Parts: sequence; structure tokens; C-alpha cells
Amino acid sequence: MAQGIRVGVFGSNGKVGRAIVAGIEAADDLVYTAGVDKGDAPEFFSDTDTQVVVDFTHPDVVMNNLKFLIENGIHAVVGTTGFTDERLAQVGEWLSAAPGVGVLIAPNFAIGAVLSMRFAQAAARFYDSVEVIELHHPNKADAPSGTAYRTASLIAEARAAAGVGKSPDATTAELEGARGAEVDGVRVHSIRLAGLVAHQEVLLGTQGETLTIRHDSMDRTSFVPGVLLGVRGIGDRPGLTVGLDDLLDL
Ligand SMILES: NC(=O)C1=CN([C@@H]2O[C@H](COP(=O)(O)OP(=O)(O)OC[C@H]3O[C@@H](n4cnc5c(N)ncnc54)[C@H](OP(=O)(O)O)[C@@H]3O)[C@@H](O)[C@H]2O)C=CC1
Ligand SMILES: O=C(O)C1=N[C@H](C(=O)O)C[C@H](O)C1
Repeated sequence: MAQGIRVGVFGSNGKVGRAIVAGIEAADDLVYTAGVDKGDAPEFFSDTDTQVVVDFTHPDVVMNNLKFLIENGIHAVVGTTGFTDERLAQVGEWLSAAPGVGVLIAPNFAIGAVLSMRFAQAAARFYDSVEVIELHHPNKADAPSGTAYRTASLIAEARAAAGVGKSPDATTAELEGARGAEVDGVRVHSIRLAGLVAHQEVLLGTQGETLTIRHDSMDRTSFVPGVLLGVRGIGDRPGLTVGLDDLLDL
């Protein structure tokens, strides 16, 4: 049997899944065991002694996938979006019955995206106004993006802790949607445009100045190093880990 961590992929034929499979196959310390796509049996993973499974599928199916993995003692590294607090609590409950199993769920595995969320969190208390714009390819199912949700929550937390109120806004007449959605009181705007991959801007403003924190994933290979970091680390992190920050020592 080949040596290394035995890794499978849920959603292996998807846009990100294909990049992850190539990344696993190129790594000397990892062995690609199985890919499971829509209609395939997840038992492929247990039948091939898979130790870690990466999931890039769809918000509608990821919870079932995770239940299967946890019940079968397989660690998971999850990029699929759609994780509400309720979903995270459910995963935590499943994990409490499976000591030793680790699950990492991160809204964005691109290193620059993780850093940009941190930068936005640090800057949030210094500015009167903050809004988030996320820009993605038109095949994306969810809006706002998981990254934008997390960014807005981190910004809101930082502003609340510093006693900073809501961003000023005199709008009284509005075409529905014109001011975007609100996540924890922070405005988030979603653009879907052919030609884009995954991009985000956090705009901050105060008297006489603005600051823009922008991240661009130009290619889906941008997610691979973060995912492989998770794959290598998750076996030593039983329980639920949310976000890549701890694995990057941030
Ligand atoms: N955290 C991060 O860094 C990132 C997260 N994402 C998220 O990852 C997810 C996938 O994105 P993307 O690759 O662009 O999407 P794609 O639609 O290209 O890929 C999803 C794949 O999962 C397959 N699939 C659907 N249902 C199942 C199932 N029950 N079991 C196994 N496979 C299944 C799909 O098959 P079929 O096409 O036949 O339905 C498809 O091949 C999204 O939620 C996206 O937001 C994306 C990029 C980065
Ligand atoms: O669907 C995508 O493409 C992406 N999804 C994630 C998100 O919703 O934040 C991560 C990245 O933005 C790409």
C-alpha cells in the first residue's frame, strides 16, 4: 500500500474538487484514494481506508456527507458553504459521539482571503462606515458568499466590542435590494459576473479618507495550499475547527 495520509474528495468532478484532486496527487505525503460525486456511494471512502475527506459539493448535501464521515470515523476538511450557527452546532453534536474525529470547516481556504478577513476585523473599529462587496462567477448557488458572511460577522463583532455603532445611512426611499443585504448589521453586496472567480472588497470610510481591502482568487488553485494544510493537520485536531486561522498560527 502506498505511504502517506489517505485522502478522498466529495465533489471530485466539481470546479474546486478537480483542483483539489490534482493537488493531492501531486503531493508526496498524500495518497488519493477515491472521489465521490453526485450518485456515487460514499462507502467508496470506507472501502478504501480513507483517513481524510475533502468536501467541495453544495450547501444542500454537505450535512449528509459530514454525518456519514463522522459516523465512519473519517476526518473532514470542508470548503462547502452554507454553515449557519445551527448547522455548526449539529456537527458539534455528531462529533461529541465520535471522539478522535476532526472536522475543519472554512469559508475560504485562500491564504489571502483569510488574511483579508483578519485585516478587515482589525480595521473595523477605526472607521464610521463599512460595507462588503463580494464578486463571483455566475454559477455560484449562494449569496452572499460564505466568506462575506464571515467577514461581516467579524467586522460586526469588532465594532460591537469597541462600542462603534452602525454605519451612517440616510436612505429613506429604496428600491428593494438597492442597499444590499444586512449581515449582523453590516451591508453586503453580491455581484455575479461571467469571467470572475472569487473576489471581495471591504470598503471602510471615515472623515476625509477611505480604506479598501481587496482579495482576488484568479484561479481555483488558490484554494489548494490551504486545503492541503487542513488535510495534514486535521488528524491532530479532534472536534470542530472553524476557519483556517489556527492552522496558520494567526
Ligand atoms: N471554502 C472555500 O475556500 C471555497 C468554497 N467553495 C464552495 O465549495 C462548494 C463547491 O463549489 P464549486 O466547486 O464551485 O461547485 P461545483 O458545482 O463546480 O462542484 C460541486 C460538485 O459536487 C457535486 N455534488 C453534488 N451533490 C453531491 C453529492 N451528494 N455527493 C458528492 N458530490 C456531489 C456536483 O455534482 P453535479 O455537478 O452533478 O451536481 C459537483 O461535481 C460551494 O459551496 C462553494 O461556495 C468554493 C470555492 C472555495
Ligand atoms: O463559490 C465559490 O466560488 C466560492 N465560495 C466560497 C464562498 O462562498 O465564500 C469561497 C470563495 O469565495 C469561492
